[in-house]
Amino acid sequence: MMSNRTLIAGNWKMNGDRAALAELGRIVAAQPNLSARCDLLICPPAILLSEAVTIAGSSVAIGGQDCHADPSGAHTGDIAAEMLADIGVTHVLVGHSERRADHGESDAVVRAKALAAWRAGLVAIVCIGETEDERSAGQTLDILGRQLAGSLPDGVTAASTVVAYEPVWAIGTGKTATVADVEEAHAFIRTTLTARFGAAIGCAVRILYGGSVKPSNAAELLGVRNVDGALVGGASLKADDFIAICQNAPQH
Ligand SMILES: O=C(CO)COP(=O)(O)O
Repeated sequence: MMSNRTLIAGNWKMNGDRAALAELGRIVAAQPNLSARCDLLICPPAILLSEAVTIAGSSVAIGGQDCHADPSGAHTGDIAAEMLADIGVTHVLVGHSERRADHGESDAVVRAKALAAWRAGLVAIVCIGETEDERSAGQTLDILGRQLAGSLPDGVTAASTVVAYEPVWAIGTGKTATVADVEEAHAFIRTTLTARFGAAIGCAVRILYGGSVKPSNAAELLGVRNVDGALVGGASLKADDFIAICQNAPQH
């Protein structure tokens, strides 16, 4: 089977100020040496997106961390996918576990946001993952199946959609899933995508792993079957760490 091109995505979450954009500048400078290995994406806080797009040019893609489902309207504090596209943003995370937990986003809301991303011409990075309690109860694959069914709209293509598997208990905890856990979850996601969208699309949609990815574990995690890249939180805040993760992407 042909492997998909690796995508290494950084999610800065609610971290970083204008000075932190210097880290993005360093990633941009390193990109020519990384382009044989992977595509690069950085998702800074919304307030930095415009400047980030300018700094990134065509070498690093810039993504939002969330969008509203509607194209405009009375939604104080929210940002439409169209607004992201308008300033040159090309990707958006939807359904991150922190959005699901902090803002009560259901699968139906996440699905509406993915549709909004497509409507605006953005790539939707749809995030799923089980909690520690769900894993302990042996419900991991049930939860992933339910999230995939509810969060992914019909009409997924490899160009429009990326799936990110982020076990909630591995986010920001330093705990990473074992290779066997990651392999099992990614194989399940692949099978689910293939069953619903057909083999060609199901195999071509990139599936990222996220949860305490760092330079020291990147090679192992990125080497797992059906792992097409990483969604990196804490380690994406420092250019050196992010670049080191990219250097561990397998060269296909
Ligand atoms: O949630 C994540 C990325 O979206 C992962 O965060 P950490 O890499 O900090 O665990």
